[in-house]
Amino acid sequence: MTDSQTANIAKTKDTAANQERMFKVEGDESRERAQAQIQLWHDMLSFINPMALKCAVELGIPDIIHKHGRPINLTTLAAAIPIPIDKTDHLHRLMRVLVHTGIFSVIQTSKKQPGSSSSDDEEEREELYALTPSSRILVKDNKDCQSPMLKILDPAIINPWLFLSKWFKGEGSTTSSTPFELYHGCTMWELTNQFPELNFNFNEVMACDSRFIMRTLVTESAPVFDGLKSLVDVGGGTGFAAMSLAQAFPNLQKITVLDLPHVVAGAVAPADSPLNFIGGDMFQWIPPADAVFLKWILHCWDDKGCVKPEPFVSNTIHVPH
Ligand SMILES: C[S@@+](CC[C@H](N)C(=O)[O-])C[C@H]1O[C@@H](n2cnc3c(N)ncnc32)[C@H](O)[C@@H]1O
Repeated sequence: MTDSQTANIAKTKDTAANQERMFKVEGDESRERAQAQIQLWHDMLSFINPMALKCAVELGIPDIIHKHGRPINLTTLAAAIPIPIDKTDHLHRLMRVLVHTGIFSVIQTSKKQPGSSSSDDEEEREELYALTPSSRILVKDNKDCQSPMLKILDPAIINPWLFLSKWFKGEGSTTSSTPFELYHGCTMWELTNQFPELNFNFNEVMACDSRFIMRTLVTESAPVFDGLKSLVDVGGGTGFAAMSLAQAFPNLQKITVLDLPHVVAGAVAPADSPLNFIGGDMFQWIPPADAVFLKWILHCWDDKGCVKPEPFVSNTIHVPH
């Protein structure tokens, strides 16, 4: 081999190595670009997940699968809701989203009848939808049923999120301490006061959360309530948490639920229970008691800054959200 041939081979090898390096870098860059776009699409379109979940609950899908008693196919599900037949394909898409997020699971089965001679596997397969632990707690028969929680996905609550950047930039009224106030021109509690349905739904969401969490709280945190004779549940809504405390701790002879007048307006304390309701503003006055119970109240305290329950009582039981 001549010197020039050797040099040519070396040059070719270098070029090949360079090309390989170049393609690798380009490959990595393409992968990174694709990953970046996937991340953006994922974040941008994630709003579909809660909307799909709300839709499934409104269509009663968890209850239908539960009543069916076994995994259900698409046609049976569509007929049970019921929806127009031409929407069945769209229901399939909805179920795909919800299987992806883990709300339902899917089981692939063969439709083939014993002795069938068909060889077309595609046609013979069908998907059956089943409940998962997350959708089991959406079933109305479940005493922990969380379906009412989906009422939180109300336009009144969702729309202010679209004004987040405007709020950051200080647009709108200078008194808008939250994007909610920028959008509505009033606080959440002023709005629930104006719209009874929103008030009802919000209180139901809260009661639903209490139904779930209080069972754990009264068993796991029982020692906290030892020796208390009275307690005030500040911002206690319609009294569901307070009622759970009354049932679990007979030592509590007086439980006061303090909330805004329009929230406690329809609340009635069950006869022979230690409960009583007071309509008022927690930032003005808190009824005296051995302990203050605060569940999901953090923002109320933070918004007003310096208001603390300590001047009123020595014990504060704070259940953060
Ligand atoms: C997030 S909810 C929590 C409800 C309840 N503690 C629970 O966890 O189910 C906040 C509650 O605080 C009440 N609230 C807001 N501002 C209040 C105020 N200034 N005085 C009394 N209650 C207030 C609301 O009406 C609402 O019921």
